[in-house]
Amino acid sequence: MSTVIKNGTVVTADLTYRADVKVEGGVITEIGPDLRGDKELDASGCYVMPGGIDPHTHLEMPFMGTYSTDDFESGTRAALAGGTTMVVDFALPNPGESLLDALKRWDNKSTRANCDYSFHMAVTWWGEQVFDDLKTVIETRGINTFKHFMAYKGALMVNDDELFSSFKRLAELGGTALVHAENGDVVAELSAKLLAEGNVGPEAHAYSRPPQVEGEATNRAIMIADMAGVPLYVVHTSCEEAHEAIRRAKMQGKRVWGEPLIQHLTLDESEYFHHDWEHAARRVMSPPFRNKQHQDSLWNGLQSGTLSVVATDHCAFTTEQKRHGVGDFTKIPNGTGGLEDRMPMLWTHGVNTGRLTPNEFVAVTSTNIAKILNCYPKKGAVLVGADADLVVWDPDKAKVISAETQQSSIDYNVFEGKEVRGLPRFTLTRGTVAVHDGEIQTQEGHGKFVAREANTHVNKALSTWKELTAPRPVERTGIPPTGV
Ligand SMILES: NC(=O)NCCC(=O)O
Ligand SMILES: [Zn+2]
Ligand SMILES: [Zn+2]
Repeated sequence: MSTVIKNGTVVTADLTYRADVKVEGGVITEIGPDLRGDKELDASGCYVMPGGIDPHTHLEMPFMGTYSTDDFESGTRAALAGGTTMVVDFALPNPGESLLDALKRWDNKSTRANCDYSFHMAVTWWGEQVFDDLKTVIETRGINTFKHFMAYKGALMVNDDELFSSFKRLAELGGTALVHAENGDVVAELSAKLLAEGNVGPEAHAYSRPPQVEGEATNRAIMIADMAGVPLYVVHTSCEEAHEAIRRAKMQGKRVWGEPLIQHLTLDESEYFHHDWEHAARRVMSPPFRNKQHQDSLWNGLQSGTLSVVATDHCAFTTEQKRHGVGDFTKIPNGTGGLEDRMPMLWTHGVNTGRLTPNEFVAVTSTNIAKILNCYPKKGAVLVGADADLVVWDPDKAKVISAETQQSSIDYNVFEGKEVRGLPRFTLTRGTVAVHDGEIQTQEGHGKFVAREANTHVNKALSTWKELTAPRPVERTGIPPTGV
């Protein structure tokens, strides 16, 4: 059965044009004028864009003594409701656990996904097993991106020697290194001092993670990645100090990307000073929300291209879970939601304000990350042969964000009360309509794993350059005989 999206304007990362889009067997089969199909979807007044890709989610993640509440079912339902058609979640090995055993747990959880998904893995410890597993995972499991936590001391954090070992291994296998860049040693010490001084509320979470801890770690990761010869993707870039390090690296020709979150772009640190403890605790995440100057820096980065992708880091905990941290801010589970709101919030605060063009919106919500992850043009494109992961975007459709009407399973929304203009009329996942004018028609288990091969062009370019510029002994004449 074929479906035709009629009367819309196709918007991709580089083109805007009027055309109908025909879909059959889950892929785009034709793009052009006056197409006919068994079923027709009216896109009058709408943009037909690649569905969003959120490269940073934590669904049903074991963390800080609990599990994040949105799982692959509710999380991907929320994603589709907001125009996102693919998520990339982090499979986390426990200390000492093999990567392959950790992956089995994520394979089991993800069978409930409503939209397509892929995995990054985290390197949470280092040893011969991880050295060997990386090869197996990259060569046989379709995963080429590996996150390293430079924070969460005593839990997920890895040290510089582990970082360097892992980065070197990824460089030779054609992987990409990801970092959560905060100096975990400094955060631990600042946290202990704040607690000892009686600073126990959620605002102390922000005090314990100033921009310097992020700027320092981002710069350190960039330098270590450069020495290892691996491409680097910095997740949840939240401040000017980190952006500055990324900007400088890019100007020097290093292969580095930065990923701001929609939360950091649109919410600020005043949330932590709210008189209501629950309001503030619900917004505790790492890095914390920053001030307006940092927000401006992130927007400037998206406009100039020094920052590449907007994600959510969707890691949703209920108010009840947040209450674990009453009397000790270090026990508040770190994380916020955003999957349903990323695209409407970015359109409202980016496109409607003139900070981004619709094409730039597509680039930072979908196409750029599809290229970085090496799944373009299967994803992130409106091209014949590409997966029909599409959003028919109505720029005039508006709503007020509310936990009452959201898909996420938690009991609040950090964007509560914000008005958005720009919402999906239809969201299609591999050609199947999952959302029609706010009505949810998702199918649990419809989502498929997206395998991503290693050794992209970026890795090849980097290793070619590294090889050309590697240290070599100087060929000399006139060397005196030894022992003289
Ligand atoms: N970001 C956050 O606070 N929670 C999720 C885990 C992580 O990405 O650090
Ligand atoms: Zn992180
Ligand atoms: Zn995260």
